[in-house]
Amino acid sequence: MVLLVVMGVSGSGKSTVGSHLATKLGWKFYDADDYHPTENTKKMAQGIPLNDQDRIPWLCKLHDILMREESAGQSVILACSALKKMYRRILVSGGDAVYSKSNQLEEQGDSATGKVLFILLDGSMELIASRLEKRRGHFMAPELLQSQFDTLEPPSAPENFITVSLEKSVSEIVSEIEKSLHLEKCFSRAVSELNAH
Ligand SMILES: Nc1ncnc2c1ncn2[C@@H]1O[C@H](COP(=O)(O)OP(=O)(O)OP(=O)(O)O)[C@@H](O)[C@H]1O
Ligand SMILES: O=C(O)[C@H](O)[C@@H](O)[C@H](O)[C@H](O)CO
Repeated sequence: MVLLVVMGVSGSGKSTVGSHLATKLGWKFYDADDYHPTENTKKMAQGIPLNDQDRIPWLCKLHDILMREESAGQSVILACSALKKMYRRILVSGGDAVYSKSNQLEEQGDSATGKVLFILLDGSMELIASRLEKRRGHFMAPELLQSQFDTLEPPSAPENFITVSLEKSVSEIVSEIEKSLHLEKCFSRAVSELNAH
């Protein structure tokens, strides 16, 4: 069972890549956009960036979804911006992570830390802006892209993550993620076998 979070700034391709990957793997897909309260979508549509107070209840709801799927033994893919380290800790460990020191959960070896794999879709603001210009019918104001990059804290050790360039086709990105998942699975199996002896 795997819990994947496809993360990145607005327009990086989280919904597109996440849904294609879920279809290819036959896993459930959740789009975090569907769980923003109206107040959040209204703010973003007006070009007002969200703040921690706007995002924390939303992230707690998404954590509950991940834990529900984990309890059901169901692999799942969540498309979610997850811009800050604190936000990713909330997705992994729930609301208590708001009050934990920066690496406390990782230092304690929080059991859920290893269960969630973050996949950062990484690329230039120019390319993402060009894609947002072409996107139609989405509530997110394209002018918010700068604030997204200003807020982004890219994942780093000891977080469980991989980085994939968004400057490829959707199918190439999906294939690259599948290969990484396969390698991760082989590695985990090898470690379990070593530990068993
Ligand atoms: N690899 C890609 N190549 C070309 N176009 C892409 C790629 N990935 C996404 N797109 C296009 O870029 C736009 C943004 O993609 P998408 O809506 O999936 O991003 P997002 O990160 O989910 O954005 P938001 O967080 O605002 O919902 C869409 O029009 C999508 O069709
Ligand atoms: O954390 C945030 O600021 C939001 O989640 C954005 O990153 C998303 O792109 C928004 O949901 C639009 O889809």
